[in-house]
Amino acid sequence: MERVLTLPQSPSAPLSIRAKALVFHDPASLQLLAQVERVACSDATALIIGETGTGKELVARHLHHCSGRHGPFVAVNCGAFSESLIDAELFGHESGAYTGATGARAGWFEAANGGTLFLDEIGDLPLALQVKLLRVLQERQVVRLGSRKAIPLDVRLVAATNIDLARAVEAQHFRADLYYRLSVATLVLPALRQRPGDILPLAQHFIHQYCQRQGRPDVPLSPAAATALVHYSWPGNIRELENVIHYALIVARGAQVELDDLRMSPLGQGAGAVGSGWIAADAGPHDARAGGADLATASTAADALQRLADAFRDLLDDGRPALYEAVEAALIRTAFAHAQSNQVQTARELGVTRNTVRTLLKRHGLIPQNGAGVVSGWPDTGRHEDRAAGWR
Ligand SMILES: Nc1ncnc2c1ncn2[C@@H]1O[C@H](COP(=O)(O)OP(=O)(O)OP(=O)(O)O)[C@@H](O)[C@H]1O
Repeated sequence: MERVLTLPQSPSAPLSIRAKALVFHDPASLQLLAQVERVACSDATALIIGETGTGKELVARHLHHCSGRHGPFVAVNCGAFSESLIDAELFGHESGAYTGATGARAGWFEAANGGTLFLDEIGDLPLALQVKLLRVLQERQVVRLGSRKAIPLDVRLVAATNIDLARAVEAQHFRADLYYRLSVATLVLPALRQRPGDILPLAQHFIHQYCQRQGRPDVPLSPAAATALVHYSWPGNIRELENVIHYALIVARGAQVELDDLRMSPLGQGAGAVGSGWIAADAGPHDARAGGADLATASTAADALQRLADAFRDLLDDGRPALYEAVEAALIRTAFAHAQSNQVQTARELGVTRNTVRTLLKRHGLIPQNGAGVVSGWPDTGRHEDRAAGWR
């Protein structure tokens, strides 16, 4: 069974998030969908766990839609703001509450009243604010900064994370009481490689979406391209698949998307992969070594680096285009995964600034291009853009 659900449009939503459809085909996704719909009927706080790009926000949006709550869906990325800023943004402030607070402003909780507040990257919420959040959830009221007046709330909270929150609790980075409160209903979103039945329907969905945008008929996938998509392991999940399809449609010259048009990272070429994109598009005799670089049998880091250098030299000898970009993609993916999707840690490990990390993550489809931190449900005051700058 396949389910394609079109989520309701919000008139105030930025163009890029209008008319989002959820594509579910694999049994693992359908099972999750049934669970989401059951959870939606209660008013329990929900915690969505999943790797980056697996669709946590879309699932949260679907949960809101199924809940029948009439208020707005307000989505916020907790990693995008400094501690002082997120305090005022979450809970609101009165005029003069802090230097620069010239007027009174409602926070996200108030904005989501009657609806759902989606807090993405909840693991990034500073400890002091975790205490405040817990209090708001327990008392169902919020007090703006600089005020004593409690404002009653009817907000359903949905949080999401791509880190192991239980481990964060053990490491005392996350409060245990808040963790238990949030995880009343836990929804685990499988990685794309764990739901292979979704890959081709999603690819076709994105082909349709992009072709429609360009006003041209859908371009089918060649059998070789379809096989490559299914065999790739998608470390960047659905966001990466979307970017691969988008790029393929830009470069495709023929009547269908060919294997050559797919550009995937060497990191996703797992065992059994048929190979694609810049690595194996026109595989020559030495390409298997070049693509795989046989790092698994390297005994030391220096040995592994030497084998990589040899592989790259072979590719350069071939005049392979976009080699630098592929290396850059592999580097940022590896470091980002190693740092458990934490940008500050990734920057530290690579020895570059956080801004550079953010630029690379966007370029290689590991975080959204527009970087919007707040999406639908927010009055269209232009503040989406304010927050976009801080996307984590
Ligand atoms: N089931 C789906 N059907 C169609 N599109 C999807 C589906 N799941 C995700 N997408 C698309 O994939 C992209 C990533 O999804 P989303 O932003 O919800 O992921 P996420 O897990 O919240 O990412 P992050 O961890 O970076 O916050 C979006 O463009 C979204 O529209």
